[in-house]
Amino acid sequence: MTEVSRFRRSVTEHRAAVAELMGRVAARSETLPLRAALGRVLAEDVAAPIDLPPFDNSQMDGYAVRAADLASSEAGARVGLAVARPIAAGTDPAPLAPGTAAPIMTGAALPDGAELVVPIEAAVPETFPAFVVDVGVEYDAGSRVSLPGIGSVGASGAGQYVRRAGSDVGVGARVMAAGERVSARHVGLAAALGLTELPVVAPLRALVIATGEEIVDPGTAPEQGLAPGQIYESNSAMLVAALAEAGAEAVGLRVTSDAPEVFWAQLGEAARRHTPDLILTSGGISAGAYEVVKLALAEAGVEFGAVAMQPGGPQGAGVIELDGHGVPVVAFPGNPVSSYVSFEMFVRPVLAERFGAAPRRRQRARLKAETDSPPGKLQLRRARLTDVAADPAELPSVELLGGPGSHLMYPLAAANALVLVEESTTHVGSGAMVDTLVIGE
Ligand SMILES: Nc1nc2c(c(=O)[nH]1)N[C@H]1C(S)=C(S)[C@@H](COP(=O)(O)OP(=O)(O)OC[C@H]3O[C@@H](n4cnc5c(N)ncnc54)[C@H](O)[C@@H]3O)O[C@H]1N2
Ligand code: MOO
Repeated sequence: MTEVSRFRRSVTEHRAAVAELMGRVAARSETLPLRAALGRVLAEDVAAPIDLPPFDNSQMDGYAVRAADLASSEAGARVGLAVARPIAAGTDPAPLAPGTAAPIMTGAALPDGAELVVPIEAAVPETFPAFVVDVGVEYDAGSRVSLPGIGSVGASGAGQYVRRAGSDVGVGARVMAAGERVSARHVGLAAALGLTELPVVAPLRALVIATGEEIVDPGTAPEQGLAPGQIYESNSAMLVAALAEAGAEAVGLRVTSDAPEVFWAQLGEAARRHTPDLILTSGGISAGAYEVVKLALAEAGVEFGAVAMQPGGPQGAGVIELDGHGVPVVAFPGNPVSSYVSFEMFVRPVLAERFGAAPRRRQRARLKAETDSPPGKLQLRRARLTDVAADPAELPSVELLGGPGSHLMYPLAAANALVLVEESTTHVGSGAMVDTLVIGE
């Protein structure tokens, strides 16, 4: 049997090793309809295919006029103009004849020749003629309106209440950058530009393998329940969900035997079906007699060892050849909390860095009660951050949930943070400031 290599690494070193392995996975992009792109990360910059606004248009309901027609008056004087045919939003207006004022609605295209808009409130009369507002009333060429001259209150000059073509975004301008997360606001801008789809980072595909002959799938033989010595399989459900929360596509596989040849056969079949970019395993890597993951994968070049972290000490990582492709494998310990925190510490950071997951936030907080921590290991304790106090300068406080045991799942589910106690720290006093990783609401 091949000698199993045994590394000893810090959390930072193992995270770097996992990131390097995953560096071989090319990030792909896909083009999705706007609604489906919501929440995803842009794979490329997006350029404006048109000007926004696409044409000069009115910002007010009022009259479109030529500046020269309002400029000839003395300062403060009003000017009388003939009322032209009205311009509704969505129509292509005829040029504006000199000496006329065209009733124009907000968003309607400015006619050629018009240089400013006078809002209806500044006109006399202060309402549009009947042929503008009442359906079926004929245009009256004799209708006139009095408007304020330029320089007086109500008319400042050319450009007033005109929204110029391209004044928001010019055609060809970069409007969204690769790496931005698509929000409702991005969807709004894309739609305004006439785009129907956006290029986003494609999800990483992962295969999650649960091992151990003691585990049975929930829902299996529900009438008999668990036989003595059995437990329900929870790691693959949890890790598939953790991957999904991080935007990856994952499928679970339960390897049903502790025999390495069965492990390889079931892994090979699942890998052909799902062509994973990444394989995560749980269990079977510590010092016991039936460590199937270690037995099978060490032969294939995956390295196993210890990371200075609790829970999650035993770890493995490497690349295996599957149908001529090198596929990264990250092997987590079987204890459920160990598996979960391993995902948060080693895989989620790479998913955030390269595959569109939202990055986790670190938060300093005041520890509510004292605790001890093993020397030489980064300890991760399940905890709840309380709401920030009314005073915004005040930091949140954090309460530990349950003990450090890696089988304690209830406090993991109830937690919204992991308290990180440094390797060099063996005791943290009540009220001390600690680092936390925010993992939930
Ligand atoms: N002599 C030593 N024993 C152990 C060591 C050690 O250093 N020396 N390390 C301990 C630590 S720390 C951990 S963590 C575990 C890791 O063990 P494995 O990765 O080999 O995991 P298993 O033995 O297969 O399982 C551990 C535990 O978790 C349960 N489990 C496993 N898979 C699942 C699953 N899919 N769903 C739910 N629960 C699962 C399993 O029943 C065990 O209780 O080793 C320690 N031992
Ligand atoms: O490292 Mo194990 O993960 O403590 O239980």
